[in-house]
Amino acid sequence: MNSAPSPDPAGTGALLGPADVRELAGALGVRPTKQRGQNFVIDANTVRRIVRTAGVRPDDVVLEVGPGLGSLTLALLESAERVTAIEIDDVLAEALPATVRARLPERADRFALVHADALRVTELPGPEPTALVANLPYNVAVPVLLHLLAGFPSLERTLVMVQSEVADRLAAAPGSKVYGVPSVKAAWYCEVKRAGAIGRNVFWPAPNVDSGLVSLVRRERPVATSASRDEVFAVVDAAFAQRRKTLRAALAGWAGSAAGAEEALTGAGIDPRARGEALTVEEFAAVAEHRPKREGDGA
Ligand SMILES: C[S@@+](CC[C@H](N)C(=O)[O-])C[C@H]1O[C@@H](n2cnc3c(N)ncnc32)[C@H](O)[C@@H]1O
Repeated sequence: MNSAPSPDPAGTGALLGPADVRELAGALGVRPTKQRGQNFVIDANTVRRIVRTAGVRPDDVVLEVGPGLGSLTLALLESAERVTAIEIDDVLAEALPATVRARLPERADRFALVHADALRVTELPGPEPTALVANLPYNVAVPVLLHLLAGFPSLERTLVMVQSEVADRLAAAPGSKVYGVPSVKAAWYCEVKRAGAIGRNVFWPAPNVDSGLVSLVRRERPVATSASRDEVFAVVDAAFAQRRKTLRAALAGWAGSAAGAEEALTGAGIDPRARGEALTVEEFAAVAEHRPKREGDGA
């Protein structure tokens, strides 16, 4: 019997296991920071599960945010046509193309790295992305998600890993305690649902909270309204800035007066005594349409 040690004792193939992550981080001198939400996945089964849950197809052009050391990137590259990843960290951004070339050389020409803050990215190299799959940096997860959904309408399917509590908020339905600005804004673009839970022990370093997967599928038909997205989002922001108040009171500043807010709400068929947490995105759009005209508004 040949007793030579297996070149892949953990059975992860090209993917990164716990020892690979620590070794790569050590070689690069990476010390994960909370400020940048750096918790790296060390479990190949978890990244395989994320790719499977995202429904990544061989013709997908996948956008990833925060590839870090490449745990998820490598699994995405094994399944997709192309992967474009946006990384803010200088050391990680510089190292990742070499990691991809070393571990998955036959797919390396399908990978592009954009060294930037995802919140500032408005253009990407190569073909339009069809899917967003990411273990998002937790401190900027919602703004990054909304920025990319707005900026890249070609993104049909999204699967993101976020803090469990943020996952609940994104996928919340009207009437739920955690329904709020992220829920309504995400619903403007997509059908949103929770797609599973992820424990802390699959990360290095382990975070203090559990994580959750959220699936967002672009709406077939956008919300039917004559109001613009920004007009609708202005009502949403105002309604939840004072979420304990009735909409009549909470929207007074937005409408110019409480009477104006009442006019907009009744015009939209909404009880002025209701609270923002009761309204669907379509109802917020109807309120935006009925905002009373004010001096200074365009003709
Ligand atoms: C939770 S880690 C995920 C790392 C890797 N995808 C994984 O699953 O192991 C978040 C990553 O996002 C990066 N990051 C943080 N803020 C960012 C931003 N504004 N734009 C792009 N990348 C960011 C961090 O440097 C880090 O690599």
